[in-house]
Amino acid sequence: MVKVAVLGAAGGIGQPLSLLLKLNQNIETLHLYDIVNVPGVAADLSHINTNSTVRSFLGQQNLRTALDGIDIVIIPAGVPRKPGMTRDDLFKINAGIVRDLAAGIADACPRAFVLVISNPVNSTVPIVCEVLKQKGVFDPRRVFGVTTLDVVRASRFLRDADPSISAAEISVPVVGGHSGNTIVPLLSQTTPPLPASLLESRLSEITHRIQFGGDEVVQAKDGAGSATLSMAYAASRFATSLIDAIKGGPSTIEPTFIHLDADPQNAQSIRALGAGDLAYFAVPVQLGPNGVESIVPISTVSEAEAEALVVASEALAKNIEAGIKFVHIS
Ligand SMILES: NC(=O)C1=CN([C@@H]2O[C@H](COP(=O)(O)OP(=O)(O)OC[C@H]3O[C@@H](n4cnc5c(N)ncnc54)[C@H](O)[C@@H]3O)[C@@H](O)[C@H]2O)C=CC1
Ligand SMILES: O=C([O-])CC(=O)C(=O)O
Repeated sequence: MVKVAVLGAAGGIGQPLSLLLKLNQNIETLHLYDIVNVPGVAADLSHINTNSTVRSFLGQQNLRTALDGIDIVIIPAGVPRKPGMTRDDLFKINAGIVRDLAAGIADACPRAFVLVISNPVNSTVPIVCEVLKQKGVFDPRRVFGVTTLDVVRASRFLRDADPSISAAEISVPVVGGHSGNTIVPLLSQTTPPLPASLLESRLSEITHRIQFGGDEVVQAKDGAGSATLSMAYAASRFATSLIDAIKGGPSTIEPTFIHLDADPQNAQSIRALGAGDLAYFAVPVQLGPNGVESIVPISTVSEAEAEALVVASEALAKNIEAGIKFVHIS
């Protein structure tokens, strides 16, 4: 049984995510933290007849108790995009929010697994890691940028393109980062493999849709935020896989944005394909009781994917540097 805290639990993602976590029978305690509205969210969820206990923590003065004894911290705290914005435009506000939450984690539950949802993930994950490093508690196997929504979208969009594909069964490694052209879906490497006809005719269109899927939701919501429900589903899926792995059970392979020191040996394959000397990259990961058990090596990609990896890496280098710098100058 595990204890989970959601930081930003009263928000658009936080609420449906907390609902899905309340349904997870392997969670015994659910701590909901926010700077607004969280007592109501917790009271509401606490009436659902699963065995977990739900507690609310309102305001910064309660962050420490919210995190005491916690095994898994999930962070959807921060502002979402409006039309016309990039994820990088969120850095100004979200970088400081995530930095302060990471400091709280380092003090209260330094061995917790940390799942970062707040954007821009390409920078917020380095921010969390740098704070944990400064406090001497960083373990690269335990910090994850949640990129599961890219994987979820990839499988769903493939079904939109070809109804013979099962969205629930096809597995697509999506690597790189979590924004625009840093998102690199390796459609040549799906399990099961895609029909050759689809690969030939619609590859670049589907790739583009996966890379910019977030924009579809931002535009449709028209100023009222970005993906929340599909994101809650994706984060719950990742958290469930991690919980299964912590318990020592079989767990699925999940792509996630991590520090590549989590498994330097297997990181070599992705470095050779285009990640170069980047410290962080989204890679398929086998989860285990300590978090990242191993990075699943990628042996080949198509020519177009190799080019996309180079483009992604150039953009990622800047995002990662921005995150690291922020911690050291602030
Ligand atoms: N990783 C991914 O794939 C995705 C990431 N996101 C990101 O998730 C973040 C949250 O999105 P939404 O839930 O839609 O936003 P929202 O505005 O609906 O909710 C954010 C919540 O964070 C809370 N918050 C703000 N500052 C806080 C602090 N210092 N401590 C604790 N809580 C704080 C707010 O009070 C609010 O309840 C955004 O940055 C968004 O870009 C969104 C979708 C997908
Ligand atoms: O697009 C956004 O800003 C939110 C997000 O990360 C996504 O939906 O993938």
